[in-house]
Amino acid sequence: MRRYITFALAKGRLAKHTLSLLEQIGITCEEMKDEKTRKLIFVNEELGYRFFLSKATDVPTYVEMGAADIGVVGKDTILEAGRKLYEVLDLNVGKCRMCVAGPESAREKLNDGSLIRVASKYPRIAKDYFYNTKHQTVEIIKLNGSVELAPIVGLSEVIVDIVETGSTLKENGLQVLEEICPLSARVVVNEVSMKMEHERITKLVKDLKKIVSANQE
Ligand SMILES: Nc1ncnc2c1ncn2[C@@H]1O[C@H](COP(=O)(O)OP(=O)(O)OP(=O)(O)O)[C@@H](O)[C@H]1O
Ligand SMILES: O=P(O)(O)OC[C@H]1O[C@H](OP(=O)(O)OP(=O)(O)O)[C@H](O)[C@@H]1O
Repeated sequence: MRRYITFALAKGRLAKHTLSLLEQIGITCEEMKDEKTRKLIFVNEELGYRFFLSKATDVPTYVEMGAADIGVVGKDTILEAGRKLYEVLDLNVGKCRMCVAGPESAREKLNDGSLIRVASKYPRIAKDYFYNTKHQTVEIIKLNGSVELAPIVGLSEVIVDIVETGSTLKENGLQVLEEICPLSARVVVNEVSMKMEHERITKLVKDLKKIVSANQE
């Protein structure tokens, strides 16, 4: 019996982009597009694929542990998870930037050696940036969302967060102070699956790569 290739896809912002890219290479799952469904896992018997949509932050876990062979998730989530995965393709969708942001008044403190507080949903990325790139000691405060509030209410001097259009920062009187890295959705593969299902997975990645290049033209 042929083994299913299992996909862990991030729900939320990336789901539509991901399903559309998969559809463009002939991998469809009609049932999954039904926004009202409460079903969590979907099978395409004909193609030998299984799909599930999980919380974005759980995708690296499913893939590293082998519960899924392939995952699609943002680079931010991959960096924050710190899991052992093969990152095989940049899908060039869900593009945004990881930035240090805050009020203009925090700019000086960022570079004058003050011990600043940094609030973030991404403590690992924040720590790596300040400690390993900037060689600066900071206090990191983990938050779970609406991070822009932190400097406004005095919880921190700056934040490390995702910036896409910049509207959230602007509407809250904050700005980008430093850019950490560009972000986009990536395809990740379980290390064992890459060996066991090499042919099917490389073919799929190759097909996706062609679509990504064509979409860029
Ligand atoms: N404006 C944006 N804000 C946040 N993420 C964005 C944005 N634009 C693109 N992305 C990408 O989309 C991914 C998924 O974002 P989404 O908001 O759906 O998930 P999440 O923030 O992990 O979930 P939750 O809001 O439930 O914590 C992010 O990890 C990031 O790579
Ligand atoms: O630059 P923009 O286009 O304004 O997008 C960036 C904002 O969107 C994300 O928040 P999200 O909507 O995921 O809410 P959360 O912070 O509560 O998770 C992110 O954390 C920023 O706040």
